[in-house]
Amino acid sequence: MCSHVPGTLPTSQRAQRHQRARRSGLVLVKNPHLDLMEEDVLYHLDLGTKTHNLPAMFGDIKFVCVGGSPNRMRAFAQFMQRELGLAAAGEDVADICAGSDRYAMYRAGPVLSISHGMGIPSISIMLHELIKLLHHAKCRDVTIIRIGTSGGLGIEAGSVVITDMAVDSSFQPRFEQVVLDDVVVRSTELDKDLAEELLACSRDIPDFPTLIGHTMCTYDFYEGQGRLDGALCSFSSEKKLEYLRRAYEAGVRNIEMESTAFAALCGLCGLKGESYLKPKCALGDLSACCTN
Ligand SMILES: O=P(O)(O)O[C@@H]1C[C@H](O)[C@@H](CO)O1
Ligand SMILES: O=c1cc[nH]c(=O)[nH]1
Repeated sequence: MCSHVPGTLPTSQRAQRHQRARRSGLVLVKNPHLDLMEEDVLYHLDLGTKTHNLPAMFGDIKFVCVGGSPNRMRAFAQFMQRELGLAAAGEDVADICAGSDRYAMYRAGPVLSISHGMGIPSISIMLHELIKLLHHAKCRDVTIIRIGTSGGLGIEAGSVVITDMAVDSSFQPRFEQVVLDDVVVRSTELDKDLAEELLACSRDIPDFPTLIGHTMCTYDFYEGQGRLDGALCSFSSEKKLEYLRRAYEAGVRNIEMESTAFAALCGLCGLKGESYLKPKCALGDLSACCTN
């Protein structure tokens, strides 16, 4: 393990700095190399510390909502603008990352709305750069919510799942990140108070079935989620149902492709995080084992 990068603060002083930052609500970066860099280029966001005044542009951001598709995140920013009384219906929002063509970013008052593409590698690149952006901008007390789609497991059609814990395909609350040639295991707990707060909000909306449950994160949409209709499939439909039943019994209520990386990165960097996911399909008929 690398402990002290020459030219930077010793590990103990860095730990104290992190504790102070966490207490003050600042967003943490845990990379001593950043202190040595003259400029930080947030390459995939088309932003940087020398080219943009990040504190002026983003210092007042309090909420970040992320989701896979650029159009969805644009529509969400427009919705937030109307909800916050910041713009008339139909008024457009500008893509802050228009120069990059990788991700799209919009703001509506204190809310930032960003697309992350599909899967862990894509959300992970976006989150590294977003977290550095919030850090450079000196944002405080930021809440981040992933709003996306998922496959529902044994739940009422049309329900929204608020994730209490992201689990991997063995139903374990962990995210395994390959770092050089090591596998580093990171925790995937999300903010339980935020989950309860979101659940309470959903109860104020009529006909809006919402529940809290575990979300399973896979590396693949097809074989990884037990689908029988990919270009490859090496298991029977019985085997698929047996796996999904075990997932249900372990507390999994929906499946998607980003939650473990999202929970691990946000948790380590001091962001209060939650994921709020609407299943767009049921992944198997689990009626034999489902109680709700
Ligand atoms: O945020 P979205 O709805 O794009 O997330 C889910 C998980 C995968 O990225 C994708 C698969 O269709 O949808
Ligand atoms: O079934 C689904 C739906 C959306 N996203 C997924 O990863 N799986």
